[in-house]
Amino acid sequence: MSDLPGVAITGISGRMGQMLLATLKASGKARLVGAVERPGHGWLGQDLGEAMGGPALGVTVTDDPLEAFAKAQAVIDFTTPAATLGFAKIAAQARAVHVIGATGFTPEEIAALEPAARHSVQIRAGNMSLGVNLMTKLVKTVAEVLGDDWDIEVVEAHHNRKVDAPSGTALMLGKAAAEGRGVTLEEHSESGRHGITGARAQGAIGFSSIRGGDIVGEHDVIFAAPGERLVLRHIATDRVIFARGAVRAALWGIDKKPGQYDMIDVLGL
Ligand SMILES: NC(=O)C1=CN([C@@H]2O[C@H](COP(=O)(O)OP(=O)(O)OC[C@H]3O[C@@H](n4cnc5c(N)ncnc54)[C@H](OP(=O)(O)O)[C@@H]3O)[C@@H](O)[C@H]2O)C=CC1
Ligand SMILES: O=C(O)C1=N[C@H](C(=O)O)C[C@H](O)C1
Repeated sequence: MSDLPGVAITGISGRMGQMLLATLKASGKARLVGAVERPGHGWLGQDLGEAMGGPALGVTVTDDPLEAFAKAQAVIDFTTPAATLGFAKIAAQARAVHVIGATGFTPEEIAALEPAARHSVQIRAGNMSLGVNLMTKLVKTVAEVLGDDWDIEVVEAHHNRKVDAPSGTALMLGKAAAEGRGVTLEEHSESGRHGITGARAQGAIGFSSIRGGDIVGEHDVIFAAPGERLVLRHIATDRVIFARGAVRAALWGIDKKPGQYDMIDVLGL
């Protein structure tokens, strides 16, 4: 029996679930002890490896998160906001670190996560990559330096299966820009322009979303002023960057006090 920390993964059959499984194994720093899928999923009750068409892994896919989380020191969860709200309570019950990668939360859903974090370490970020988290620091600094005669536009592109917009990353970047300017994103965000919109409001932080093909994730923050533009860009070409961040967060969280954290905390940026 290995003494590596035990990790459970929710949404195990999903794009990120599968990437997390491979990344966890490659890390050699933790072992899979639980695999969760939604009720009715075809893999339930099967050994995970066999369900995937390969050799047995010794972990049975379950729709009972408590059964999976009770064996784990950390849970990595890239599912949906609705599923994550339920998992947060169960991770708190199991006293397991809860790494939350899902995006598309409403402000009310984000507030509803907080009670669980009184009993568990909760680490949530709309993007777990080093590059994007560093970019949020750069965006904040640039927005601080430039006045609001520099228009800020966040442009993001993702694959055609993505269900939320603007992306979680775009919102992180917009929030960083708003913080740099000393304003709130809620009061200055502008998205979904169509038709006779009128001129752009001074100080607005605009969002545009592109969806197509297999784009992993691309984000530009454009600072535009008369006569010049400054563009900060991140391009993800492989989902492994998100999975590596999530595994790092899970291990980082194990000896931390209950509370809410993000990837800036994990990466020490
Ligand atoms: N923070 C970050 O760095 C990143 C965040 N993301 C976010 O992660 C989320 C998932 O992305 P992705 O992997 O591409 O999406 P997928 O749709 O490929 O995967 C989601 C998985 O969760 C499963 N699921 C849904 N509801 C439940 C439930 N109640 N219990 C257990 N499993 C459930 C789905 O099952 P089924 O398909 O059968 O419904 C599916 O297997 C998105 O919100 C995305 O924006 C993605 C990449 C990076
Ligand atoms: O759904 C995705 O794929 C991604 N989602 C995250 C987001 O909403 O920003 C992170 C990454 O860009 C991929």
